[in-house]
Amino acid sequence: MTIRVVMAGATGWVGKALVPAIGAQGDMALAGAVSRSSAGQDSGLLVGMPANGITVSASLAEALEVPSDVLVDYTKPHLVKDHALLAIEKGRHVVIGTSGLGATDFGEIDAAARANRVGVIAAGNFSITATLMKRFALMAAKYVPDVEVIDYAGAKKPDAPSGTARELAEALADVRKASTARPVSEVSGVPGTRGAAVGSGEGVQVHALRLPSYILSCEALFGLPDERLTIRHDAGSSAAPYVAGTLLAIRRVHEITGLVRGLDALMD
Ligand SMILES: NC(=O)c1ccc[n+]([C@@H]2O[C@H](COP(=O)([O-])OP(=O)(O)OC[C@H]3O[C@@H](n4cnc5c(N)ncnc54)[C@H](O)[C@@H]3O)[C@@H](O)[C@H]2O)c1
Ligand SMILES: O=C(O)C1=N[C@H](C(=O)O)CCC1
Repeated sequence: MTIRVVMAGATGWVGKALVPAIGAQGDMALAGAVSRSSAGQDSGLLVGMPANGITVSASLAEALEVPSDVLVDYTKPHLVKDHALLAIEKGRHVVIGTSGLGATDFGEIDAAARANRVGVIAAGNFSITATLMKRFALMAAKYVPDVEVIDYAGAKKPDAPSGTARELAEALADVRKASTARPVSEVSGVPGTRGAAVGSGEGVQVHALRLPSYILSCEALFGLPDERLTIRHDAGSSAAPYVAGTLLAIRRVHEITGLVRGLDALMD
């Protein structure tokens, strides 16, 4: 069976890497492409390939008029939730790469996917080594109660925390034991400098830095008396690391009803 894929964000940094990769898979075909700025143009030519006959649509609604199986979204944080809900309503499975969503949004997406009997796979980071960072950090949280997260990205990133840090902090918050740090509500000075609590229960403090020169890095820091463990992921400047994980999610999403969060759920 050929999986027919609609790529939202086809001309973006990640979309430009995914369009040729989808075309190169024997079991997938591009069925639609969305990019507001390049509507009407051939999606292959736009990403430096030969013409592929798939014209870029100006909106997702337009792209979904043609039959397809899976929406892949790498657009913008303010668009992704509406895109996911629209595709679900139209009976498509969804792979979410775009950052900006948290547990409450994902709860709504899960409910909609279950109601429409489709699958959604969302990962804050589809790279293998970022997924390993999450897995190792979750292992460490079983043994070390005190953990905080530092999220590093470029100055122009529109959302904070990053999808990587948000998924990590929310997952850590679900398993962590009680922190020994003084509660932020009891801190004097400028308590906001202690970061924001992300996730359920007491949450995990996340500190987001936005500075020129960073691409995307994320650290989970674990502290015990007189010792410390840092688990850190650094992304490079190409979108290549996200391609294989996204292709895996496209292949597996039809097996799921409702939402699965994190590439780690697919890795075993
Ligand atoms: N989960 C992951 O592994 C992962 C990896 C890389 C990036 N991301 C996230 O994915 C998102 C996209 O990243 P990027 O660097 O490719 O972004 P980008 O800015 O390079 O590309 C965004 C794309 O969205 C399109 N777009 C903008 N407005 C639109 C609209 N109104 N309708 C339809 N399309 C529209 C643009 O035309 C472009 O094709 C970000 O949130 C980023 O943080 C996630
Ligand atoms: O460049 C970005 O923006 C990235 N965003 C993802 C995030 O928000 O975690 C991860 C990869 C790069």
